[in-house]
Amino acid sequence: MAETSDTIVAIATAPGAGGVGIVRLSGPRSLAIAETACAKKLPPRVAEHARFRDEGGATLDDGIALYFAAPASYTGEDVVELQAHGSPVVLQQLVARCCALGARHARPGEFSERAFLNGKLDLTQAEAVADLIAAADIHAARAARRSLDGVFSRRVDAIADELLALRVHTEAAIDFADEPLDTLGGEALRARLSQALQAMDALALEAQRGQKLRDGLHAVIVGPPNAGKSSLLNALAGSERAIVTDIAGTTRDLLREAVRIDGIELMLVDTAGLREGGDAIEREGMRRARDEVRRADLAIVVLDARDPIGGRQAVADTVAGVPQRLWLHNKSDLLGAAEPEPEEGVLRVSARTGEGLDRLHAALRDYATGGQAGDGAFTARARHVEALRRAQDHAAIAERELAAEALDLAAERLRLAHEALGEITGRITPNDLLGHIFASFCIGK
Ligand SMILES: Nc1nc2c(c(=O)[nH]1)N(C=O)[C@@H](CNc1ccc(C(=O)N[C@@H](CCC(=O)O)C(=O)O)cc1)CN2
Ligand SMILES: Nc1nc2c(ncn2[C@@H]2O[C@H](COP(=O)(O)OP(=O)(O)OP(=O)(O)O)[C@@H](O)[C@H]2O)c(=O)[nH]1
Ligand SMILES: [Mg+2]
Repeated sequence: MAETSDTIVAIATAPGAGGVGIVRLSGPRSLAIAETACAKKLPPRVAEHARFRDEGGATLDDGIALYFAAPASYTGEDVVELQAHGSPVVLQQLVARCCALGARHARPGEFSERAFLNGKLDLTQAEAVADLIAAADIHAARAARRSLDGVFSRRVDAIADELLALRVHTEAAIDFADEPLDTLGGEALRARLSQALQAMDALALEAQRGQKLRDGLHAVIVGPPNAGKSSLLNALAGSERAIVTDIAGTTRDLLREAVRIDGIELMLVDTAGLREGGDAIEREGMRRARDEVRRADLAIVVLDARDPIGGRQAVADTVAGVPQRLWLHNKSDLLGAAEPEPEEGVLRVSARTGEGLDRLHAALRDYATGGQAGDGAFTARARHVEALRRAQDHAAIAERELAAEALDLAAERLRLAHEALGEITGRITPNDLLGHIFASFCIGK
């Protein structure tokens, strides 16, 4: 691969001015191009101070040139970095100079794509690179780092290896179709498959949490009009983002706000209060609110602490299908001192005085991290979760077919399950999938 591919170049550092900016080359002509631009020899893995020159010999900038000889580089190809002053103008001139010397502009993700194609990273790890770069908070970053270290990939590979062994065993049994399966180790086969299914269940659960860590929690604030939903959004956001009035039906449009709580980012959405009737605008607002709730990970249900029962009825149907619900009784400051504690699982808060907001923060943090941000969590994507689910479905059918001694059918199902797992780490990949994944990277990565 390294010998035949062309040489790509891109600015590897973030757009805009910076202290230092890096132009990175990868491919067989990298060294020749860089040595011409620097007008000096570049020994591998040594930071060489150099002047970067244009075709007339004039200095574009001075900086560090760093050569990584294939295969000991990020991409597995020859790589050279030109580390210049972080001026976008200088960096663009350096890129143009490299192109004049035979490189071409890299597509988004093309460096990481080459790392994948050269076996430096598997697909899950390459995706983790992009997820690490995009991580909004430390939990997401740590989890992406674990995926990049292969924590997720190794779990997938271990199950895939086991399915492969089961395929081999099953195929072998087919060749002895006259014998009953049990004399061919059928019981052990079934036991191993059932264990593999359990391992897939456990991994699917962790991958779902990992997807949440990557994508961030999507929490929608719902409740009857005037309960204080917009006030609560403002309190959590720390600024007066939403309009608050004492008129029921103030909020109509959805208002999205990325909010950071204890270092964790989550997406909060304020919605129109839910009630019967209302004018055409308000009804459209309620329709949008219900639509948004259907896509939410968490419904934060805000009720007026003085009338929680009535409010609860107004929203019960709407929030029933949400994976998780957090019930709040707001306006606690208006309750009399004799008011009994709310029932288990309800938080009493006041958006006005801030009472109870610390407990709300803690609860939101737990929802966002699945309660287990630390120990071993890794990031995953919807693509991974979906492939795992397909693998589980095929393996579950294989289990039934084995029990019925339908060996041919079981072998085919095991093959499909094995291939679905292979898609996750890219051992088995349709080509269009690759293009799709790497196109979402930033240029220069
Ligand atoms: N300057 C710079 N910093 C960077 C990167 C880069 O490309 N340039 N990276 C870009 O993402 C990340 C590091 N990625 C890298 C991965 C592998 C190798 C490398 O030289 N690998 C060799 C040697 C391994 C070793 O000795 O430990 C190899 O794989 O054989 C270098 C950088 C983060 N920091
Ligand atoms: N005393 C008290 N008043 C509050 C509290 N939270 C909100 N309010 C008041 O209740 C009224 C309604 O607040 P909003 O935040 O607009 O309520 P909402 O749920 O967004 O209402 P709609 O947008 O109409 O659905 C305003 O007058 C707020 O000042 C609270 O904790 N204590
Ligand atoms: Mg409102």
